[in-house]
Amino acid sequence: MRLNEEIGCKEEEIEEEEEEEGMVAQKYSIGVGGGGGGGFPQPMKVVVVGYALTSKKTKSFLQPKLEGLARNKGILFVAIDQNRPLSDQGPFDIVLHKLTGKEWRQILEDYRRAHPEVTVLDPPDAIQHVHNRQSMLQDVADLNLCDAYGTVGVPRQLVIKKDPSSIPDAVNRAGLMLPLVAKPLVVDGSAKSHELSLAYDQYSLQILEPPLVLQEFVNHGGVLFKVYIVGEAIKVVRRFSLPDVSKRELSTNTGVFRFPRVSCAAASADDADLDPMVAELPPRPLLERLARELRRRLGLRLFNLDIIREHGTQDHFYVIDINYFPGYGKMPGYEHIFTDFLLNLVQSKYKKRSAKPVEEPLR
Ligand SMILES: O=P(O)(O)O[C@@H]1[C@@H](OP(=O)(O)O)[C@H](OP(=O)(O)O)[C@H](O)[C@H](OP(=O)(O)O)[C@H]1OP(=O)(O)O
Ligand SMILES: Nc1ncnc2c1ncn2[C@@H]1O[C@H](COP(=O)(O)OP(=O)(O)O)[C@@H](O)[C@H]1O
Ligand SMILES: [Mg+2]
Ligand SMILES: [Mg+2]
Repeated sequence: MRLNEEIGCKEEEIEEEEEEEGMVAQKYSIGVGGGGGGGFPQPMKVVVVGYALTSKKTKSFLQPKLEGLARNKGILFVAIDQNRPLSDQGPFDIVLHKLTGKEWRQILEDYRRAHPEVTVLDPPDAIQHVHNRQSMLQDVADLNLCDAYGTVGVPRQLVIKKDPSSIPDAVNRAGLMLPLVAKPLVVDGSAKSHELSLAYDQYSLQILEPPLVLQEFVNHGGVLFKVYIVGEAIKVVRRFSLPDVSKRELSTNTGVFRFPRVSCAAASADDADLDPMVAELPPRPLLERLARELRRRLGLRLFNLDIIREHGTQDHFYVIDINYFPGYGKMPGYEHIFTDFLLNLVQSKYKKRSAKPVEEPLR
């Protein structure tokens, strides 16, 4: 089996050389301006994408290969100045953002109301929903996906809001099986919100600081699948994950162990010599259904899922994490997928607009 196989949906044939040399700008620009027709070329409108990202994110996402390809397709990325009113900037066709804080959310909400013609990726309240490790997985649980290709669930979990001394009792009452992964309840982009621990016994959990989610650890052969979603496109890569915990380890180990962000490492597990049962990607029809449902339920277009396969099974999958606007820079071919997505977004907006007789917000 080819281990660095990836799946990509809706990808187009790409004329890389031509694009890199900047020869295809005309071909990809979208004809949204000018009316008339009459056989003359339409004036082309540039798609202006305002972005509000951290400097780390700007560096990893807005790589020269993305900006170059975007320019050739008629897309211009413009940095949003956070010290100036948003409405004074632009005009933008799309606003792309990943910043935290109540103030920023309010600015975006006000802007969306004042500028319904601009697509804000994505709506702040939908993003908030995946900033909490309890609510982020609720839609997956509600979906209860089970078809001929497999099942997709979430590990059993418990939320501890306060009082760490109540943990052993709460874990007992909920009937959670050890080991447990302890995760900070809120994901706010800070390093602390990614400080996770593995607990071999429930008493040691008392040393952790709530609010927390305690989640059953699922053995999955040390490999996880990162499922990147950009609108309707899906791309899957393998990453290294935590190794399985054996029954013997569970009976001999005690305590709580901090673990590093294994899956976030840029090195993928795609070229590793893995057990084919562990490495085989989840069935594409299953992922397509899952992505379609979650896109709708979450109201997000830019996110990824961390999915694991229960070790020893062929088709029992668990979603353990959902991330808004993840590290697309690590997704192979992201520059093509992302620019196509942006163009499609604007094109379908103008198509809708010309089909509608009355002015209505379009997004
Ligand atoms: O920086 P990267 O490329 O590692 O991306 C991070 C993501 O890595 P991934 O795409 O899953 O490999 C990362 O995913 P994980 O939570 O590690 O699964 C998060 O999305 C992280 O954002 P935040 O800190 O939760 O706001 C992402 O961080 P930001 O780039 O958004 O700061
Ligand atoms: N329930 C679980 N079972 C097995 N491994 C898990 C589980 N939850 C998390 N992990 C491991 O911990 C890593 C980080 O957990 P995750 O929920 O993705 O948090 P983060 O948002 O910090 O990436 C995962 O990539 C995986 O390796
Ligand atoms: Mg994760
Ligand atoms: Mg995460």
